[in-house]
Amino acid sequence: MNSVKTAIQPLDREMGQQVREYIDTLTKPPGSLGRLEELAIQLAEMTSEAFPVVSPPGVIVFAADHGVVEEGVSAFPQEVTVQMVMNFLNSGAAINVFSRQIGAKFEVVDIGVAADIEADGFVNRKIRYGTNNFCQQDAMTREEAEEAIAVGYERAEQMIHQGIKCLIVGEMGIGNTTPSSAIAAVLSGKDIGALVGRGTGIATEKIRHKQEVIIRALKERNPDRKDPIDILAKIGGLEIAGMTGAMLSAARNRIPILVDGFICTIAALLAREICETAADYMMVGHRSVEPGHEIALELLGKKPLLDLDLRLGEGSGAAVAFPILQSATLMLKEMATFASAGISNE
Ligand SMILES: Cc1cc2ncn([C@H]3O[C@H](COP(=O)(O)O)[C@@H](O)[C@H]3O)c2cc1C
Ligand SMILES: O=C(O)c1cccnc1
Repeated sequence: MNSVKTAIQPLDREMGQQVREYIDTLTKPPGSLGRLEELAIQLAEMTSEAFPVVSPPGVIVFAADHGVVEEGVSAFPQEVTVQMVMNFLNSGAAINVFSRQIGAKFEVVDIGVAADIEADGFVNRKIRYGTNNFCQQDAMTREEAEEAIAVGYERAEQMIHQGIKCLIVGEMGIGNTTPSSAIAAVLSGKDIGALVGRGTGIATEKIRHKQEVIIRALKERNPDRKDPIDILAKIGGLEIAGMTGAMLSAARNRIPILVDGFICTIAALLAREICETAADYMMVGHRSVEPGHEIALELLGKKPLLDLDLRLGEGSGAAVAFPILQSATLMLKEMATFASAGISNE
């Protein structure tokens, strides 16, 4: 982990400045393409390319289960996790549709599903059959949390070697808004009441119960705010750790990361806890309905590209936002300059 820390380079501000000046020579009033201009500059700073590209993107979905579901914190039963993995493999999930739409390389990783998966076409890196119920004991050991980060790191390395130019990570894990809310509470110090949402759609009276489960777990587990591995081991999830590792790999390789919703943003915050510079390589695709997302976004200090009332996860919101990054790069590459088009600019 320490080698990752030192290997993540700061942004190339000089390239950013060069691209900023170039954008002002394009045939439009200065600043008129708003955040597309900012995105183009950020992508140039991340990649050190005057004309950055983001295609093809890569989508990695990490799937795992959560012992805490036995407390009744989700609207859906645990077996939906493995059933959705089958759906991913049959290309029927939302993230399959949007990945196809954007021409993404796509991969599903079993990093901790609570059942054996009888199928081909997925990456089997199961660390254990779901986490423990963290109301009763630590979700996993420190070693397992570190292994999950390493699995995520390795999967992203693999995709990056295959040539992806932008990383999207997604998750599938019934119950995972509960550990995500617990982690958000630890990292932000905010009240549970402000953080907990409906997840898959629990009823209002169940939200109160979900809050109580998290309050109880935080009291029992008492994770160390300053130690992201301790947080993951005590109240985390295997897919959350996998996403964290994948984002660290992308940052190390100077590959832009398009962050998805609430759960993904929690993984992003943990990546930043491990290495602060990692966050320089992140942009956020959308604002999720889940109330904790707003708090997580504030902590990360990033403004989402879209606000479409999504509350799905899987990487879906990031995939939907991806064409905006493409627009930013094409603006740079294909627009005429005042000089080349012979247009007066004074
Ligand atoms: C069919 C189905 C597909 C999903 N795809 C993502 N999630 C999302 O919902 C779950 C989190 O919500 P909670 O904490 O309330 O269980 C995660 O699996 C997340 O990826 C899904 C949920 C369902 C039911
Ligand atoms: O924003 C998310 O990532 C999210 C919200 C609700 C359920 N699953 C995921």
